[in-house]
Amino acid sequence: MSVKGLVESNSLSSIPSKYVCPPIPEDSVCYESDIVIPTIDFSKLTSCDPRERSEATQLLGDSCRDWGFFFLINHGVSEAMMDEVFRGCESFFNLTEEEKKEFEGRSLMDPIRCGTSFNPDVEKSLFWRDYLKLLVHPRFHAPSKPPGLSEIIEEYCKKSRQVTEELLKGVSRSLGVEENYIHEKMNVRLGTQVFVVNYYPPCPSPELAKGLPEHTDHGLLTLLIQNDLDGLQVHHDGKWVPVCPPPNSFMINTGDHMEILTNGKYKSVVHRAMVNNRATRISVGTAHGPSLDTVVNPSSELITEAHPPAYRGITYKDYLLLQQSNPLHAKSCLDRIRI
Ligand SMILES: O=C(O)CCC(=O)C(=O)O
Ligand SMILES: [Fe+2]
Repeated sequence: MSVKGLVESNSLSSIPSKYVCPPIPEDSVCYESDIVIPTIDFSKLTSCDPRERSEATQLLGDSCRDWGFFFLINHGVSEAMMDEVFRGCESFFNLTEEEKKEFEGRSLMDPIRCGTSFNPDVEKSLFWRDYLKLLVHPRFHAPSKPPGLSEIIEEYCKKSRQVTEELLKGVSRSLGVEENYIHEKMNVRLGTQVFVVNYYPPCPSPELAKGLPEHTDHGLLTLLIQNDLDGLQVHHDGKWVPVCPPPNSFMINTGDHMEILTNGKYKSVVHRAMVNNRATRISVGTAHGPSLDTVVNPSSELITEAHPPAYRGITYKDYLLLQQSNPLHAKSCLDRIRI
């Protein structure tokens, strides 16, 4: 059953035991709220002024190296469009359970899948999260209901792809290689884009449950937005940092394939989603990766005697299957291909 269905069918005063996540002992001590997450100005990254552009590129590289996470402002995607995406996605989750069944999908690579938790077949405790996951590039897929949703998502995905393509040029420049380096090596033109909606209903015991456990994302970069409710935390310097994004910004994290490609220079950031007892939190992520058949290897430009290849090459598709068929936990998937 979906978490939404559970919340609506009961007047819950506590959560069912299968949603209780075992507490992690070292967890309680290391929250920090006064650390400043880097903010990158997209208009400077793409500016005609070489100095402005080079400063923004440097900051992008530093953020990928030191954080694997940053905010992006002045990116040109309007707040109105983001609001439309949230409204549209909310109306998808408001379809009846019967209507949503049509979009459950049967296998991990089905291009349209909705469900609950991450992978209930392999999880010890369930996460307080329902989701809709779509493969939106190179071929676009979206549910046929509710009317109009598919068009909104398609438009948004196109915009987020444009932003990502510029960011990847910036990342290439920050690595000291030609700006189309990642585009060419990762076949970005035919790249994989996955659109994910995370739907976290209000939870009566938010301290016991998790929306998503600590994990890293597959792919090169993930662009994330949320409906005004915070809940994301990123792991930085051994501490959990609560994320409070500036208005109309993207929250952006580096994924495992950025770490593999850069041979560990830019690390994928470990993050998790907490839940609250006030209102439904919705986050929408677009994960951008290489084409499914690309074998991702550490880039030869970043291999030296001091830094030999640290990961085995594996196709993006096989990596996706590996991640989706196992419990989501920290860097467990990346660890499987570490040399
Ligand atoms: O809901 C969030 O803030 C995080 C979502 C997330 O990490 C994911 O979809 O991979
Ligand atoms: Fe994530």
